[in-house]
Amino acid sequence: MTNRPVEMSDVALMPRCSGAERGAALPLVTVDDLSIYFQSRRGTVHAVDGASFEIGVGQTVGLVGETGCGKSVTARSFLGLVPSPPAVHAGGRIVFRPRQECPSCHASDCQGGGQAEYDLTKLTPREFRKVRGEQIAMIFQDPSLALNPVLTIGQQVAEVFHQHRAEMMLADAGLSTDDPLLRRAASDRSSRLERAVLAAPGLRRRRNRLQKVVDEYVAQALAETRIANPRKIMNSYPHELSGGMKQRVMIAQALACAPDLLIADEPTTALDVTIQAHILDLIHELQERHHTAVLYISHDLSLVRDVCDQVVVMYAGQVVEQGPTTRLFDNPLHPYARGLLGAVPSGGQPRGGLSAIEGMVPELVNPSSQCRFHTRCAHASAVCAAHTPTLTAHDPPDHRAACFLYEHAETLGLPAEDMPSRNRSAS
Ligand SMILES: Nc1ncnc2c1ncn2[C@@H]1O[C@H](COP(=O)(O)OP(=O)(O)OP(=O)(O)O)[C@@H](O)[C@H]1O
Ligand code: NI
Repeated sequence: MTNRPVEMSDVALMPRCSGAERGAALPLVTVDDLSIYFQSRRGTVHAVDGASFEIGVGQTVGLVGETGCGKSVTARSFLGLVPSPPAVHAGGRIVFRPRQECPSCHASDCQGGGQAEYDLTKLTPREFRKVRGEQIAMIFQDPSLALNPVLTIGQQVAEVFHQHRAEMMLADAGLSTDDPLLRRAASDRSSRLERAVLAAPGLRRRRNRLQKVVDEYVAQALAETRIANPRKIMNSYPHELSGGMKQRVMIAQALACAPDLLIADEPTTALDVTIQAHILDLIHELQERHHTAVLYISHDLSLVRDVCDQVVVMYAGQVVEQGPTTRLFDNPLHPYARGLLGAVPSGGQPRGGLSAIEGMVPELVNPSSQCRFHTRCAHASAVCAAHTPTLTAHDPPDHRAACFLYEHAETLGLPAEDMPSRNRSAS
């Protein structure tokens, strides 16, 4: 990449608030030509290969595509959760622009707060710890794997507050960071002040005051997810809770610090249908309250159609189309997206509906330069087997597709007879 890496400290302040600058001009996230490869004995697996898409502030974006097309690897790379090795960041950026409160009007959607941006592919593990939970949070398909079986729910939810709200909790407990007794406890343990107070053998009154505040924060976070008896749940262990309840705990933990982005990787697949609906409503409600953007990974296309503002379609490690949900479902451009989305009824799409397109997903090992879909495409022509199409904006400009059907031979400098024809019908 020619762009220099963006550092966390790299804050370019924009003009001060004039009250008229509401509405972020730039997306919350710009995934730009991202490539993540895995080294394997068979060769290099191009799990994500030049993927580009955007997530607007507060937007719900659905990420769809057949199994193995790179959805989870893309999403996990937002939080540095792709194990490396074997993964290699082979190129591209994930530019993240967290919301900042405007010092004049205190609104986080006002550009007077300035625009920090940094490249998530460049963060160190320490920097990721600051981002995780505070600015970007993730919930997974199986909450049992994400929760620690030997800690109470309260201890686990408290963790995110210890990490990101330590000073606020000390202040709420009426404790001063200048208190010499607290300072001594902290330096004895060489740990953070707030944790040190909770672990100190003396300081009983201070510790109790602080513990009460921590419990209040946790109870409040659990109550937000409409858990009826948060104080009781706090003292439970994960195995004592149902799947739906565990998913609520995970949502409480994820949204406790009102992050700018929630990544939900098949968040309801493991739950039964009625609980699924409750969980989706809950995510939606909390999202509206905190203006959180959500990246939804799902195989359930009717769900995506119902809850998402934008849809990103991936195929074999690449983004083949992105656009507003209604437009994408009504008028998909890419032949793969047409096969995938064109046949989705408005209600009740059975799961596993992605297998309707004939043919095999191509190998992701050492792929050559060509349209990955060309072997399955009714429109494929010579150019599709020889060149990789780029994601290009179509009318309206926020609808992008990567397909030679919508390109002109002259602009590409290619022979017209090699180009695909729109007249050939897709079977
Ligand atoms: N740790 C790993 N080592 C090697 N290859 C991996 C690893 N993780 C993922 N891959 C490969 O990367 C590709 C993309 O995987 P990914 O999990 O992102 O797919 P997905 O779109 O999320 O699929 P699904 O819908 O089944 O969850 C797959 O070919 C997978 O085999
Ligand atoms: Ni996945």
